[in-house]
Amino acid sequence: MFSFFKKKPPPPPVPDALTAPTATPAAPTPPATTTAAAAPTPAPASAAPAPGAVAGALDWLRKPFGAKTAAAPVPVAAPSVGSAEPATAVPALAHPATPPTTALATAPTATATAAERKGWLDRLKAGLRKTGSSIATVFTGTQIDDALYEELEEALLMADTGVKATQWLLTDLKRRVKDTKTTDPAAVKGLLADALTDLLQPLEKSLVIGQHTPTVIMVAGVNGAGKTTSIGKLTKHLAHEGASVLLAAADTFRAAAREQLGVWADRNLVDIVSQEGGDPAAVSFDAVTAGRARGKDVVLVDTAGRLPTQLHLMQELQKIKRVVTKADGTAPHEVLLVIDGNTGQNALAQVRAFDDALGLTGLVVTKLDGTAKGGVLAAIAQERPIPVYFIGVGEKLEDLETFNAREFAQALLA
Ligand SMILES: Nc1nc2c(ncn2[C@@H]2O[C@H](COP(=O)(O)OP(=O)(O)OP(=O)(O)O)[C@@H](O)[C@H]2O)c(=O)[nH]1
Repeated sequence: MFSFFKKKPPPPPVPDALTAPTATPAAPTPPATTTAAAAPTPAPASAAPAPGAVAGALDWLRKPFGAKTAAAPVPVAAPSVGSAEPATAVPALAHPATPPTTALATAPTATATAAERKGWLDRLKAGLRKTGSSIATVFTGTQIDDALYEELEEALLMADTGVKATQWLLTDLKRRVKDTKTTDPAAVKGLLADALTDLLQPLEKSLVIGQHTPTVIMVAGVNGAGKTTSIGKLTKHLAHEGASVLLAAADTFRAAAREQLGVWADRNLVDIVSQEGGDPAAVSFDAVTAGRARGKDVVLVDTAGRLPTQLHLMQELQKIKRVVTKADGTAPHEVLLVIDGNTGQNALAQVRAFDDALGLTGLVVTKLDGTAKGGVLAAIAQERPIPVYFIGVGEKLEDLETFNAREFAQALLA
């Protein structure tokens, strides 16, 4: 399961964040706190499973992160789960607990069973039904004529595919129909699925964990897009795989956001650096520094929701990114934007704006359940082909999955 993790080099010496205020942009008051189950004692039955026992636990994520090699499993850090006692607040970095390392059992394939795969596909199809039904009805006639293409154009635009992607698809489809000498409208649907798959293909890419220790992932998005929920799902996934995760609650203003992230941290027995008030960049700096000191596999930085039009808040995000780089010259390794798939073309505008401000490396598209606007991924592929690492079709853990171009194209036309 963990063959994609590289053997960890010993963590480089890092300054204690509490004694290196010069590198921190603003002295945070009160100090950021880390809550964690820090004692590396054996986990009780009710706690997260021991690393060796998690084989298959994450089959819901069929393609978990970019597999590096099919080499033998390498030792990775055990999750910092030890005690099931309630987490107590301790000053950040005051007790840098180095988690024990342990070798995992032979890595199984990260492929889900056929039943699990079908279950996910069914959920994806159900989620996209509102988008797909209007497109699919175009192909119920008896002739391939201008009326069919006009109807298809309308349906694609209604699905928020956008003008450019719609035109591209229509041109490509007509060429495919001509090349294959297709005369049956029902067969045109299959050709459209092929055209869509080709268009969406550049978005299909895996998130790679393990090239850096820690892999620092910054997560941004507008309010309510699903950032914290997606981070929670990913945390659970990573923790169950045996990765050690540290969460940074860089939304220092909204107590509920910190609490929500804290719940995920408690549930998964992972560390969290959070702070009431103060500078989100300082919290992020402390978290990355702590992540390095403790040899964490992943640091996930949850930022506050903001609109791209709120320039000062966009500048704040840029500052967070800069300061994270001060804490670790190679970080952030990933800058993810979480978008609500239900917002259609607005989501595309968000991708453009956040990419211009931050240089995005990946997307998480949530709420594709029950949306009539699933075509927006085609628009993103056409205009800003940033990899879609995960898509969400519901609020449950298993409703977050990796993106597959063909599956998505087929679900969209189901
Ligand atoms: N239906 C559905 N709901 C989702 C999905 N992902 C997240 N949600 C819900 O969307 C709502 C907002 O999610 P959050 O994770 O709090 O969003 P956020 O981006 O962190 O919000 P802010 O911190 O306010 O910016 C919650 O009710 C989630 O349960 C999804 O894929 N499908």
